[in-house]
Amino acid sequence: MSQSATPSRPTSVAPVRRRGVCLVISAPSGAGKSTIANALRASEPQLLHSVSVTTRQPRPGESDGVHYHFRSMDEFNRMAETGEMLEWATVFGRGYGTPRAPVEQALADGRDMVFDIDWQGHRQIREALPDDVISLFVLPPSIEELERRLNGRASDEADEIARRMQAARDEISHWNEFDHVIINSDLDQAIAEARAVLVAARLERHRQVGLIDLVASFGV
Ligand SMILES: Nc1ncnc2c1ncn2[C@@H]1O[C@H](COP(=O)(O)OP(=O)(O)OP(=O)(O)O)[C@@H](O)[C@H]1O
Ligand SMILES: Nc1nc2c(ncn2[C@@H]2O[C@H](COP(=O)(O)O)[C@@H](O)[C@H]2O)c(=O)[nH]1
Repeated sequence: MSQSATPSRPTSVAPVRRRGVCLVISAPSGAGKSTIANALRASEPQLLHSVSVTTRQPRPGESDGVHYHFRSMDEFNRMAETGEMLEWATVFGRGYGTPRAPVEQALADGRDMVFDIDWQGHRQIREALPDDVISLFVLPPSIEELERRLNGRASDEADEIARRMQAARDEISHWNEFDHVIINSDLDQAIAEARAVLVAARLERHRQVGLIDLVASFGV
């Protein structure tokens, strides 16, 4: 029998399913990460948003289960102890965390998810899901502009804005732990750059899956 008679692909090899990509966006409060994340989701309704748990009070216009899962400190601690959160941290004196189950479901279904979390959460998620995370840090154009945006958003009292400005330099000091860094000066450009990061991560995922499928077809 000639060697070329070997079938090119064993029929028993099922194509590898592409897992979802986790896009983690972090920034000092007010730099614009929620605005960028919302714009990405508005243009791609199939993109999932990780709805965090928080012990802070809802702002006007925020609803439970949509913007956050608003929970008591006792409930938050229970979730942390039972492993229901993939990561959690104290931010500005309050508890914030990522529910584990929706992330695992999204990844298994091949759905991409955006996370709007701080640097502590990024570290933990990267450790938990090293092959699934692509991360983006958003810098404001200046510290003065950051304060202007926090004041302009008019969602927090003056003492809360002061607390967030106080923490901004600490958050920014972690900028080089991220895969990509963008400056949110012009919003449209920042959104386009964030989209490019997500597209590149997806292409890499497709390439890996394609390679795994191709190698499997060689019977290796
Ligand atoms: N490029 C930009 N130019 C001017 N204003 C902007 C820009 N990007 C965002 N903003 C505005 O800055 C304010 C803060 O943005 P946003 O709420 O998205 O910040 P954030 O980083 O998600 O903050 P937090 O961590 O507190 O949730 C909002 O009022 C938003 O409209
Ligand atoms: N580690 C985590 N940090 C989170 C999470 N959800 C939000 N955040 C961070 O909290 C601050 C404040 O948010 P705000 O809605 O009160 O303005 C923000 O900068 C986020 O980075 C989370 O699940 N885990």
